[in-house]
Amino acid sequence: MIELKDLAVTFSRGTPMETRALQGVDLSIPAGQFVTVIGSNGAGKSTLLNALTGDVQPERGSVTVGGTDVTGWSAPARAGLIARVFQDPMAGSCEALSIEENMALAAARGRRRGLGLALRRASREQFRDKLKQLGLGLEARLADRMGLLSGGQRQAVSLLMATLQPMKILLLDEHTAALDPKTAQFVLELTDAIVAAQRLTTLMVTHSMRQALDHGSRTIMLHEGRIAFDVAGKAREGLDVPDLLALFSRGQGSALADDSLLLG
Ligand SMILES: Nc1ncnc2c1ncn2[C@@H]1O[C@H](COP(=O)(O)OP(=O)(O)OP(=O)(O)O)[C@@H](O)[C@H]1O
Repeated sequence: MIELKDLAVTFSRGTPMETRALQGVDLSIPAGQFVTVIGSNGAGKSTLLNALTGDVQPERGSVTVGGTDVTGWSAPARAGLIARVFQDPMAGSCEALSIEENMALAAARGRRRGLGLALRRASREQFRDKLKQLGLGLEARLADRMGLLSGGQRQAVSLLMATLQPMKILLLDEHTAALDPKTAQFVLELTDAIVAAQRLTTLMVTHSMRQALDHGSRTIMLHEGRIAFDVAGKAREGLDVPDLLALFSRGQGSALADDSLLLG
């Protein structure tokens, strides 16, 4: 489903600020696989997602989605294929618009269509049904401004919005990091349910090794723009955080110097 070949991204090339954010990443993700992505600050996680969405152009390598080479495609051209939920609950929706208007826009994503037409065509009932599944009572608040919702409610709606279209790839960029632990757990459970029901090919970036093991079926760790390890299936079952640390040290020849990955 997703095929990254020798993907390399360098920022500020030729300046003292030159950063090799991705240094030749090879990654093949079959359709429907849920991959969790961990790594220290600056490891290249967001850049990997940005290269997938087309927000960052690689200097080398290719991005293939569903057998089509999309490396040269712009971000808007890829919008119908890939949806993303960000860390900031404010980033995925427009606070001045109502819940219904936000959902209508999301349903029309990737198509050339105005909000009015999107609203007319979109089924209000469909939105209500989807919102009902959240169990937050939002189905009775379709006309409320998005800005009135709490961070957790907003993130739950962002997740629904990201998966309204029949697209197949979901990118989650630390989408629960700004939420309190209980709300984060709720949004993670919702994520698992949506990913399973829609059989989405998913990459979830997280700062928590525990979370990375508890969700999905494969975990990759990025370190300095490269894949430090990649575990799936039987080899991943029963792994705990110390096992991931051991995998990292074995591959890198040194221990991980980032407590945040353990504490998250
Ligand atoms: N637009 C940009 N311009 C210049 N440098 C950038 C840009 N985006 C990312 N970088 C640099 O590229 C490297 C990788 O950044 P990236 O955001 O992908 O890391 P990350 O693993 O997502 O980190 P974090 O966990 O802190 O979000 C970092 O050194 C970062 O400073």
